[in-house]
Amino acid sequence: MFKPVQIADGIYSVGCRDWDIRDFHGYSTYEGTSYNAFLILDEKNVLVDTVKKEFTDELLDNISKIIDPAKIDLVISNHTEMDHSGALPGVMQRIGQDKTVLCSKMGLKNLRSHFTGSLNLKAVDNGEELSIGKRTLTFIETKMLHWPDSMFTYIKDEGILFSSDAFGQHYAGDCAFDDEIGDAVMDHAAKYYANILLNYSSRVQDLLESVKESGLDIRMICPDHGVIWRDDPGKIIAAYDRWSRQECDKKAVVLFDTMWSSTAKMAREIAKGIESVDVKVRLMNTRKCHRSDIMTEVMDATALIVGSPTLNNGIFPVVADVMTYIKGLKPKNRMAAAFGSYGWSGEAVKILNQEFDAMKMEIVDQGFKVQYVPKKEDLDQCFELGKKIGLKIVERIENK
Ligand SMILES: Cc1cc2nc3c(=O)[nH]c(=O)nc-3n(C[C@H](O)[C@H](O)[C@H](O)COP(=O)(O)O)c2cc1C
Repeated sequence: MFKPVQIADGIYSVGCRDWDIRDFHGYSTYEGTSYNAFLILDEKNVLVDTVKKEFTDELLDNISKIIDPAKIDLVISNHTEMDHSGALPGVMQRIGQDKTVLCSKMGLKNLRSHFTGSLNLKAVDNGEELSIGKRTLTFIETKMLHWPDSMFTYIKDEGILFSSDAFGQHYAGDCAFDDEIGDAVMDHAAKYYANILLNYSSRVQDLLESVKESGLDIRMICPDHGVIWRDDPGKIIAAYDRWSRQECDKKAVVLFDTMWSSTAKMAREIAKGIESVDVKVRLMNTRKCHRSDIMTEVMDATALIVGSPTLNNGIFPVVADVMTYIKGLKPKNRMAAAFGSYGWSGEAVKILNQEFDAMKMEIVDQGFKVQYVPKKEDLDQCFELGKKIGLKIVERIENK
């Protein structure tokens, strides 16, 4: 779609779809993404956020289908990250360099760090209100959701929340609204939460709590990526509440990599053992599954079981990549165990245990290593290890 979409009386979604992007700072966007920006027509015309620099002309073109961009009086930057601010200098050139760009206090600092020169920046306070005619905008600081500069802009008259990166999804399909895309949106939203926000879960909890306390009436949520929540904004708020509590399912993720299939054989038997006690299992080869898909599965898994052959006294590089990624996203309260095949020195299991310690995971077994190719009795032991882990998961879930 290369046209603006009216989302409410006098309010338009004017952003752009990026059909081509497949790697979004390490996140796999199989279907591309969108950079949403919103135009509010009132006594003062306001643009909320911009897009990635390469899409500047497309954004201006979309705006021109509604009003002359020079008639925009004010721009709000809810978030400094380049996919929402990259077009700012070009947009301001077109609409007028003297026009004000409103942002949070940290936004002011961060926008200055990104763009030297002529942006006319003005910081707003948390909770500050601004009348733009028949509407009043309220600015809500949302520090570290997910950058220090992040904020929301809220129109109380219509209950519309411009939520920046929160509640977003990397989606670039034909649908503009939650009711058009249907349930598939929740998979996109879960992947987005797991990969962008999981590490800020305690802040999400605080934010949801303060929204509840203040009685904010939210009838529509407009994130900067993906579809707009107009049918059931409560659904994504409830999901954020669930995900940010880091409550897990009766489920384990078994990750592994392998050079000559020995660790793969062990992984399969461990997975069978886990499944034998009716625990859901995801068996994921780190060279075949993208780290962001692995992370999505880890988000609601009680246990993370990781296998690596020993390579040059270390763990396999792709396993290290995924472990580093998972560590940064700080999944909490997880069980863990390591396994792997080795030839002579066999350091991989020990290194993986150190990683689990650093992630504050509960190591439920010291791990199992097998020299070269696993024999029948080794594989039986792997099955038993899986079963033991599965039973521990059942116990934890049932004692909740
Ligand atoms: C390039 C290379 C380096 C290796 N380095 C080590 C090592 O430092 N220590 C060790 O115990 N085994 C080492 N091995 C042996 C493997 O760990 C062993 O072959 C293991 O069975 C491979 O498991 P896989 O079939 O799951 O890949 C190395 C193997 C290769 C191919």
